[in-house]
Amino acid sequence: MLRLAVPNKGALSEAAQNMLKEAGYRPRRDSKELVVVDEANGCELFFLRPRDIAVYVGEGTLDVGITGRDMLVDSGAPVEEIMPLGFGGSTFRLAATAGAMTSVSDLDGRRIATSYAGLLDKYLSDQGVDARVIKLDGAVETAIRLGVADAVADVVETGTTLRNVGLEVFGEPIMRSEAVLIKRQSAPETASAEQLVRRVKGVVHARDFVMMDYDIRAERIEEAIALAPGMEGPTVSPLHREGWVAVRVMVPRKGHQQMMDQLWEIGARAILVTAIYACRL
Ligand SMILES: Nc1ncnc2c1ncn2[C@@H]1O[C@H](COP(=O)(O)OP(=O)(O)OP(=O)(O)O)[C@@H](O)[C@H]1O
Ligand SMILES: O=P(O)(O)OC[C@H]1O[C@H](OP(=O)(O)OP(=O)(O)O)[C@H](O)[C@@H]1O
Ligand SMILES: [Mg+2]
Repeated sequence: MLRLAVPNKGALSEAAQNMLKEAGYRPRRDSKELVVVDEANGCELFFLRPRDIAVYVGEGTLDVGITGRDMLVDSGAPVEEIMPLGFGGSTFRLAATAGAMTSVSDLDGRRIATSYAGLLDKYLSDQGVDARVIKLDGAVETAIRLGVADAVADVVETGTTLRNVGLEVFGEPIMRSEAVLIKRQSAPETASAEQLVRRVKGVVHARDFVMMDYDIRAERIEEAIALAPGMEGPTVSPLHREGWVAVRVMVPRKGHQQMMDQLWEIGARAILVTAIYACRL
């Protein structure tokens, strides 16, 4: 049985469960269910804290897991990214009281609160900055106000949490993170893990692409294909109407409206866009 780790709480939990459900895996009935045996797919799903997932996968007790890239790096566990999943996007950044600090070098000799000590230590040593790291469990933004730290290093998405306590980011982002599928470094490939990866890729592609159908005069087809080349080239079928063809092609969801405009400009008509429910490319 394939053993899969899924975040049981927090920012990634719901989106990760939705993705696995779309990929055909059995969802859990309620949030208290910590292990789900999915007989039909030869898979066991373990619901764990995202921070612990890299540790389990690194130890080899679980085969594959979903966690944040920042947590993967922070753990220092011997795991590697199989693929990004397109949700849970955030940056990991330094922040301090508005106007107090402008660059990383301002941190020399100061205290920085974070729940990502592994990630921050590595960054500080790469930057050659000698600062004291104060490890906290969460809500680190409050540490400055309470006099425990001079700066914080934390996850920033919208920036609302920082603004609410009068903090401002400074320096370049330490890293860009999103949810990722992980496995143990140099773990042998297994058929069941490969099947999971194919299914999850199918969900990511179905979200990232749309299906576009249009009709166009046969002599403009090369121009149209140059605009929308598709995965392995579009399907071109003859139309009953003399001199016209029907074209079907997968295009990125992002920018599909501009692509419709461009196709219209070169004479395409009856341009239809439909969502892809599932795919295996
Ligand atoms: N507001 C957010 N937007 C996007 N991603 C986020 C956000 N907060 C956290 N994350 C990401 O989600 C992952 C897990 O973080 P999460 O906050 O869920 O765990 P935690 O801090 O250990 O748990 P909790 O916040 O429930 O105590 C991390 O990779 C993090 O980058
Ligand atoms: O930029 P924002 O959109 O405000 O999001 C970032 C906040 O979200 C997370 O907090 P979480 O709710 O996970 O609490 P925690 O700090 O206790 O982990 C993170 O730690 C930041 O505090
Ligand atoms: Mg959190």
